[in-house]
Amino acid sequence: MKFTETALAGAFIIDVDRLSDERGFFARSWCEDEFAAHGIAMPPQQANLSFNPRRGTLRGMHYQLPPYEETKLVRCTRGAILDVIVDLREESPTFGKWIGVELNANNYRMLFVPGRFAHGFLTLEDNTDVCYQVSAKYTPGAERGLRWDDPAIGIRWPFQPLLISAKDQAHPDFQGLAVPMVM
Ligand SMILES: Cc1cn([C@H]2C[C@H](O)[C@@H](COP(=O)(O)OP(=O)(O)O[C@H]3O[C@@H](C)C(=O)[C@@H](O)[C@H]3O)O2)c(=O)[nH]c1=O
Repeated sequence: MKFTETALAGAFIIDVDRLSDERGFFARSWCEDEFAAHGIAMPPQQANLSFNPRRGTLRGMHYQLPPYEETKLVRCTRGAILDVIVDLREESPTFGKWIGVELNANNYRMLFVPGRFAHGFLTLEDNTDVCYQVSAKYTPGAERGLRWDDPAIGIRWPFQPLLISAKDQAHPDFQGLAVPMVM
């Protein structure tokens, strides 16, 4: 796998190495040793599948508070998404900054999301499937959200989302709220 660290330290774009033959290709999409070599310890606790029939569906921006913070390894197996993360680590020089990466069924690209980052995505096509591994168990009491259009963060979505859950529309303003390492 090829790991490219993004402008947000600890967040990686990961491209698979294709071993091709007449049948197609084989590629690893996760490997404990290769991830460890990039300082990523990510024992998956859960794997999630998100089906989105409509282009313009936005889910996010989600995170869990310590000690239930989650790292995520995200990919899109059908259709396409703009996957977006926001650095909420209080000690980070890029605190409050965001990046967006297109993940689609053709590029086989993955995004590794560190803990204490808010995460969300916008579907760019109808019938989009997103698959992601998560390092911690879903803990509803520790769940938090950041509003997708919070001006303090200023995420530049490529177009106006068409479908967002009531829960995601009701997330509070960011208000400079950092997530500490330990709560
Ligand atoms: C995330 C999650 C939800 N649920 C339930 C709660 C609810 O009834 C239903 C839908 O939940 P949500 O509306 O939170 O689903 P969704 O908006 O798709 O939430 C996901 O969004 C993306 C962007 C992420 O980063 C994920 O970590 C997760 O937060 O599924 C679980 O049972 N386990 C889980 O791990």
